[in-house]
Amino acid sequence: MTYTLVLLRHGESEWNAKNLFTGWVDVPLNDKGRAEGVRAGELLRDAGVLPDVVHTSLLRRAINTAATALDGADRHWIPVRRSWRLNERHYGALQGKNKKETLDAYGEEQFMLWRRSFDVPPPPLDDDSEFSQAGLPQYADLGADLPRTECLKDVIVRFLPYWESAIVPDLQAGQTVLVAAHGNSLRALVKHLDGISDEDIAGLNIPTGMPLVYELDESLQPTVKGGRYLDPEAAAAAAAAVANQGR
Ligand SMILES: O=C(O)[C@@H](CO)OP(=O)(O)O
Repeated sequence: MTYTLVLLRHGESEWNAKNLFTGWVDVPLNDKGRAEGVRAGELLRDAGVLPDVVHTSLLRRAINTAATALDGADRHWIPVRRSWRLNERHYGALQGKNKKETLDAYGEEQFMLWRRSFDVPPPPLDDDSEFSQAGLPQYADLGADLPRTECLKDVIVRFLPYWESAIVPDLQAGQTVLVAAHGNSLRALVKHLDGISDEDIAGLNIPTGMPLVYELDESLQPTVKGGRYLDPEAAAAAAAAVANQGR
């Protein structure tokens, strides 16, 4: 008995294309991102990997990628659950800043510490910033717990309770689960599933719009480490492009 889990990072957003740090800013997909959602649905359909339930973040780029992909796979009707715990890493004061300009201003070491270190968050974002989420109704329940910045370690801490309480029970009920989320929230999950060290996770990048399928055994260990991308060549090229952002 194995469980099937499909991870899908949203398609390209308007800010991915502009090379801006995004985090919790709720930017839309662009045309390429919408096309990536369509392609993801075709890949799922052609592989016969048909989700029974979808979990998404509260951000429209993940919500709309999931809807497009599921539409293409004729699974538009399945139950949906959403949680802020699947949101992208809050990028703090870097939200809205250009990645190349940040690299040029602060240098490679600081840039990579903020971008890919395990436990160094960027400076916090002021609540009066135009890129703040303070006061938004979708986060009202968080109260003072609303993040103002996060490192990957923080994302793991807020992601894992949702994994345990909402996603694992669906898997254990025998459902094929689609998780539509973000580069860094999915890095948190992959780190957990594959047992990747705090150092090595820096080298892992998740491409936009590429379904990644994990078969998990009864103790929720991947039968194949790293899972399998339904289009491995395209996924490898796209992951390399993510790694090179800012350059
Ligand atoms: O800007 C962001 O929110 C993320 C994902 O797009 O960027 P990065 O890959 O640099 O962590």
